[in-house]
Amino acid sequence: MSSTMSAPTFGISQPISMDFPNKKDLLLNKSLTETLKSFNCFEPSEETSQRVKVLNKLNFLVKKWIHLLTITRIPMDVDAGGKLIAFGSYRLGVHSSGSDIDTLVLAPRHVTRLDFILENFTAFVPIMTFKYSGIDIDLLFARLDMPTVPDNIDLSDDNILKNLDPESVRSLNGCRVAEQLLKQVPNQSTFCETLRAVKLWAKNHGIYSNAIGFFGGIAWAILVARTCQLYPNAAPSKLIQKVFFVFSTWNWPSPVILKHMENRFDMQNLSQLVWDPRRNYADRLHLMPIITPSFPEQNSTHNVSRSTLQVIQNEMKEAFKICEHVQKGKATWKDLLEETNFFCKYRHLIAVSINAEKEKEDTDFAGFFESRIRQLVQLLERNSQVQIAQVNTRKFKAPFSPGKSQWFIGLEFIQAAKNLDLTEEIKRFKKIIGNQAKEKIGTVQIDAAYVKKSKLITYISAAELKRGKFMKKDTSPEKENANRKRPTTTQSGDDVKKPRTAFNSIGSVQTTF
Ligand SMILES: Nc1ncnc2c1ncn2[C@@H]1O[C@H](COP(=O)(O)OP(=O)(O)OP(=O)(O)O)[C@@H](O)[C@H]1O
Ligand SMILES: [Mg+2]
Repeated sequence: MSSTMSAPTFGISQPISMDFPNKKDLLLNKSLTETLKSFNCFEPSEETSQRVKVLNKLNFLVKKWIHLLTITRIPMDVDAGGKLIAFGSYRLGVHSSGSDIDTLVLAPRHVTRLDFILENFTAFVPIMTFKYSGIDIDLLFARLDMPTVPDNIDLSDDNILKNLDPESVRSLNGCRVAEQLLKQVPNQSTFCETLRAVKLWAKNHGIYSNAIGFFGGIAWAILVARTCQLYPNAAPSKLIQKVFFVFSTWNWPSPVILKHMENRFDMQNLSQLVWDPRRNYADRLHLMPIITPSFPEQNSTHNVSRSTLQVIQNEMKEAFKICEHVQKGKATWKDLLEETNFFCKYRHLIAVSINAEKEKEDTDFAGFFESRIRQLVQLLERNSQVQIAQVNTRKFKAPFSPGKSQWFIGLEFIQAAKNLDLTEEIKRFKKIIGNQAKEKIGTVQIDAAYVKKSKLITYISAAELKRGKFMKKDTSPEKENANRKRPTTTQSGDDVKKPRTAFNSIGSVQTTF
């Protein structure tokens, strides 16, 4: 007890354990690193040096661009500086091969967003995406209220946000969050390695996507960072298990917070953006709040729904069990991290497709739709007979129609489900999205159809159908029997009791919408 009493504070509480890794932890850690390598989690060194080169070059171009604008606008000979900085997973050191780099241009007062847009008139959205020497770049812009932007600028100082336009505040936020995250963790390298493993696991289990209502990169990073604070000396092999332990038993919707929030009475307009369920009604509805660590602190998971909450929790519980087996030598890290099969979990599915009536090359139909498909999930969830509606985060190209993208939603019904008819929900979704599409990207055709599992093969290839490991309830043989008796809220569809009536009702009466 006395050691806990004297323990330092990391984040908003004292740690749970200050234990250092033992021999077994270190051995398991070695095998974890090997397994991550086998999944190509680390990019080849040539790609890393290419990224560094590209960032240096772009930084040079930004400075040059700002310099050219400065000499036309300011009569005196000033070095207005300016710079390009990276944030997101690249800044955290957890990007993998082929992933893009999130970057931000920091410009002095006399260079405006309009300059930025005009120089790059293809960009009608705040984020500009392009490929430079083979590297995908997302570029944001922030105009600071300073005459010059020095190279050693401290972005973690909140005062930097004063007098900025809201877009610049938002753009700066990503960088400020990354800086704070790295400051809040007791050991950056264990944080990075654990986060790499957790991201790989989440992607391979179909629960990595902010747009679809799961967690995105930043939310997973905060969960891992909080775990690192609670177990400051633990090795990644231990931390990964603790991530699943802490957050599968977390008392949601209690928020996950990395540091105390401070009031900024001098920045009222920005203080209003701070996540605060006492003040903002919308914040009270958040089911799994994971709060960013820099002012204005915001929830990074506002898209989470009843279904995604259940799916994430189930996945974490399963992952925790597998980690326990790994500790006991009964399972391997590969068992934890490998890709799982989505379709084995559900007997009832809806196929949703979007097809552009006219091919427009520069329109991101898939991106448009991806950020809206959770609206269908929300509509389905309002039906009290639907227990889970899970979107497969993988989208598919329709085999004979290249302009067509399709998504699948797995459905699980409550046990007593009867005469289920989802026609209304689907109709409303098609109407809402059709109208939004008309406004934003042009006319599209949206189709949604109930698909029997046996008919999936007419939608996607056999290879896709079989892709990934078919999930069992538990990896230990002794648990297999016990699992058969468990009720319907589990992951595998095969031994779940089927609501026959619902199945027949949708399957035979209402097959297309
Ligand atoms: N929902 C969100 N809430 C708050 N900040 C966000 C959110 N989504 C993105 N951001 C900010 O933008 C940054 C880049 O977002 P992105 O989705 O690329 O995540 P990432 O951490 O780079 O992971 P990935 O490896 O998937 O690219 C995040 O690190 C975060 O700072
Ligand atoms: Mg990113």
